[in-house]
This record gives sequence, C-alpha cells and structure tokens, in this order.
Amino acid sequence: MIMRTALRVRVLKTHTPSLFWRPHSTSTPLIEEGCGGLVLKSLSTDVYENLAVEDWIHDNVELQNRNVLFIWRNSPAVVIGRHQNPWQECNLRLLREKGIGLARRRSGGGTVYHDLGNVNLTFFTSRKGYDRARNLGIVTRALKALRPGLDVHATERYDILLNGRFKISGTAARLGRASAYHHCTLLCGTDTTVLAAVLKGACQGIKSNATPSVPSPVLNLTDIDPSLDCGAVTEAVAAEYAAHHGLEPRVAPVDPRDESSLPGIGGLTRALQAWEWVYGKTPRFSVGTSSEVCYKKSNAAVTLNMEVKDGAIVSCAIGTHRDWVPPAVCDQLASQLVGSRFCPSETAVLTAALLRTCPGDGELRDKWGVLCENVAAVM
Ligand SMILES: Nc1ncnc2c1ncn2[C@@H]1O[C@H](COP(=O)(O)OC(=O)CCCC[C@@H]2CCSS2)[C@@H](O)[C@H]1O
Repeated sequence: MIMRTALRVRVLKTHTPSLFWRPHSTSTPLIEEGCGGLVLKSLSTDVYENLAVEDWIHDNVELQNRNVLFIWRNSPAVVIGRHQNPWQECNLRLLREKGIGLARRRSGGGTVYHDLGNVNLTFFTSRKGYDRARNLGIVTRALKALRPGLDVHATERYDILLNGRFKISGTAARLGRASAYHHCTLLCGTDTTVLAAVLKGACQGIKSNATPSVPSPVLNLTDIDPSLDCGAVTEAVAAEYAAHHGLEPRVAPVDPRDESSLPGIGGLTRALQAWEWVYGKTPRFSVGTSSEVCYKKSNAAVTLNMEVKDGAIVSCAIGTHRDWVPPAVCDQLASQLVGSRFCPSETAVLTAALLRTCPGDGELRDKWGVLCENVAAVM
C-alpha cells in the first residue's frame, strides 16, 4: 500500500516549454512526459495572468486523454463569477482604496477573495472526465494525509467545510464542448478581515437577475494547525493528485508571460483585464437610491434612478427639491450621463466638464458639484 504522506513532489526548476500539444502546430505532438496528465504551478501571482493560463489550457491543450492540475495563487483580488454584478457583490470603493484587483472569471458561481494565503486548484479534464466530487476527494485526502483526523468534508454544493461549519473551499466550473475544468479555492492563511470587508456590497438599491453569492462563515486551515500553510498544502495536493492519476510526482512551473510556450496568452490576459469584460459583462440592472445631500446649512433629498446595460447608463433620472437645484439642472446632468460608463472616474470627468460650462452663481455651481459627487458615490 502506498503511504500517501511519504509521497513527495519534485518541483522542476526550469520552465518546460514542450508540455503541450498544440492543435495548430506543424510539429508532432510534443509531450511524452505529460501523457496521461501533469501538475503545473504558476510562477505568477497576477489574477488576470493566472485566469489567462486557465483559458489557454482550456483552448489549446488536448484533454481527451490527459488530466491537468494547475496550481496558482494571487496577490489580493476579488474574483466574481461570470454572471455576477460587481457593484452588488463587493465594495468597489474599498477595492480602489486598497489597490485590490477585481477580476471576472469565465466560470459561473459566486464571489471570492484571494490573497497569497489562498491556493487555487484548477482540474482540467475531458468533458466526460469532469468530476468535482473526485477532485474534492483528492483535496480532502491530501489534507488528512498532512493532519490525520482533520475534520474536512465536501458538501452537496461542492464547498469544503472544516469542523462541519466553516468554509475553506468554494467551487466553480466551466464546461466546454469537449473539455472542462473545475476550479476551487483553499483558504490556508488568508486575511479574513479584508475578505469580510471587501465582500460587502456597498451599492444599495440594485435590482438585477445576476447570480447572487452565497455567503458562509470561513476559516483558514492555519487557524487549526499552523503547519497547514500554502506550501505544505500545495505539495500534498500535488502528490495526492499524481498518486490518484498514476503520474510522476512532479510539478512543472508555468510562466504566464511566456508567449513562446503559450502563444496568444498576452491577448487572453488583456481580454480579462478589459473594463468591457470585468464590468461590461454585468447583466442588465437598475439602481434606485434616495439620499440626503447637504450644502452649507441647506439639506435636500435626492433620488436617483438608472438603468445600466453592458456597464453603460442607458437611462437616468435625478430628482431633488426645486428650491435646492432647479429641475432643468438635474435633467441636464441626467441626460449627460446617459451613454457613459457606470463608473466614478468617467462620471467625474464628465461632471467636471459640465461644471465648467455651468452658468449661474457660485451657490448653484457648488450644489451641482455636491449632486455630482452624490451620483458618483453610488458607483
Ligand atoms: N477564497 C475563498 N475560499 C472559500 N470561501 C470563500 C473565499 N472567499 C470568500 N469565501 C466565502 O464564500 C462565499 C461565496 O460563496 P459562493 O458559493 O457564492 O461562491 C464560491 O464559493 C465561488 C468559488 C469560486 C472558486 C474559483 C476558483 C478559482 S478562481 S475563483 C463568500 O461570500 C465568502 O463567504
């Protein structure tokens, strides 16, 4: 019987450019060593670059007779599901303040937070070989190999729970015509204070059909046992995966910036970074807010109603008391916003230009400025 704990993975020191079979290549299929399967680990901690590797493998690697595990970690980032609304799911203002990235992945499901204390595992298979329960079995066995008796189990919705209650892993998947992948997170030592703060949607009054996340109490593996850090967990999962699939226990590094090994990867990365993908793919939604604005000692209620499609404002109505700002001024601002992105920087540029052309006295201009800030704050 194989002693799983004794299994060690060997991390190859050099990049292995000949790992993949390229459908359009004139050369013969390249991998001998990758036949049957392989374990890859990213050299990058950039969320867009790593998601691009997923796309690249999905699009370019022959997966009919091969299983691939891709292991990756990211610098702080929030990752939303394909059909989600970032304004609903996270505190975008806090992300901007903290310089935390926002990425939209190609798989469905909810929103998660990543940092270097979180390990991501992507299991590539043929469409037929797609099996989330088997993959999560590999993960839970690897964890138990490191710490026998650890109370971890996969749930019906393919989360992994620690001590029956705390989520340590969330799952999502992308099913293609012939190939598929299932990816999951694993919380080893993530900053859960930041996680909780950034995953609190700050934009009130949104109505949409976007997929909502399912919040759960979370815990890190290192909270239970400090030795269960990302390094130990990664090694154990790679070893268990190799043993399960009868592969050589070694891990090949992947450099997502290496165009010669991954032709076209740069374009895939740029597509994932584009505003049109991250925000523009948000399902159509409406926002209705009502708030109080204040200028010197004069207060007024402001209502804002917008429709947003493909991330752009398609209709807008702003209302406030006619003595505070005349309706015509509100209407002018609202009509200028139509057609622009639902985004504070674009709104700021637009309203600054409008303010420069605003006739009238200083007080009206100032109030108009307050109104513009109020509108941008919703985004
Ligand atoms: N990193 C991480 N791991 C586990 N659970 C998390 C994490 N971040 C947040 N959460 C908790 O899960 C819910 C959302 O759960 P929900 O079930 O809605 O969504 C998911 O689990 C999606 C998992 C996606 C996995 C991909 C793998 C590679 S790229 S991202 C959130 O509100 C938090 O309570």
